[in-house]
Amino acid sequence: MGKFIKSFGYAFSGLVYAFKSQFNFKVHILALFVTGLAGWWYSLSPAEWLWIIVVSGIVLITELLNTAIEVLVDLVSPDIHPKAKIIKDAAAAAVLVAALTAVVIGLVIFIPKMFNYAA
Ligand SMILES: Nc1ncnc2c1ncn2[C@@H]1O[C@H](COP(=O)(O)OP(=O)(O)OP(=O)(O)O)[C@@H](O)[C@H]1O
Repeated sequence: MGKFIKSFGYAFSGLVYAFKSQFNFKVHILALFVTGLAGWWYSLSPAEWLWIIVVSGIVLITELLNTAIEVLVDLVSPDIHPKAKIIKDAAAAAVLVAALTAVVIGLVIFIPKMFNYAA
C-alpha cells in the first residue's frame, strides 16, 4: 500500500515538473479552466462533457509524454543530432494534433450554443 501511495507521489512530481517547465502545459491548463467555465455557462449535456473530458485528457497526456521525451532526448543526446530533432519535432507534432483536435471539438460543441442554433 505504501508503495502504491509513493507511486502517486512520483506521478504528482512529474505533473509538477511539466507544469513548471512547460509553458504550453500552463496554457493547456488555462484553456481547460476556460472551457470548464464555458461548459458550465452553456449547461453542456453529459455527452458533451464527456467529449471535453476525453479530449482534455488526451491533450494533457500528450503534453506529459512530450515533456518526458524532451528530457530523455536531452539526456541521451545533449549535442545537436538530426535524429534528436526528428524525435522532438514528432513529439511536439503529437501535442499539436491533440490540441487542434480539442479546438475542433470545442468549436463543434460551443459554436451552435454561442449562435443559438441546434447542432
Ligand atoms: N539535440 C538536438 N538536436 C537537434 N535538434 C534539437 C535538439 N534539441 C532540440 N532541437 C530542436 O529544437 C526544437 C526545440 O527544442 P527544445 O528542447 O527547446 O523543446 P521546446 O519544444 O522548445 O521545449 P521547451 O522550451 O519547453 O524545453 C526541437 O523541436 C528540435 O527541432
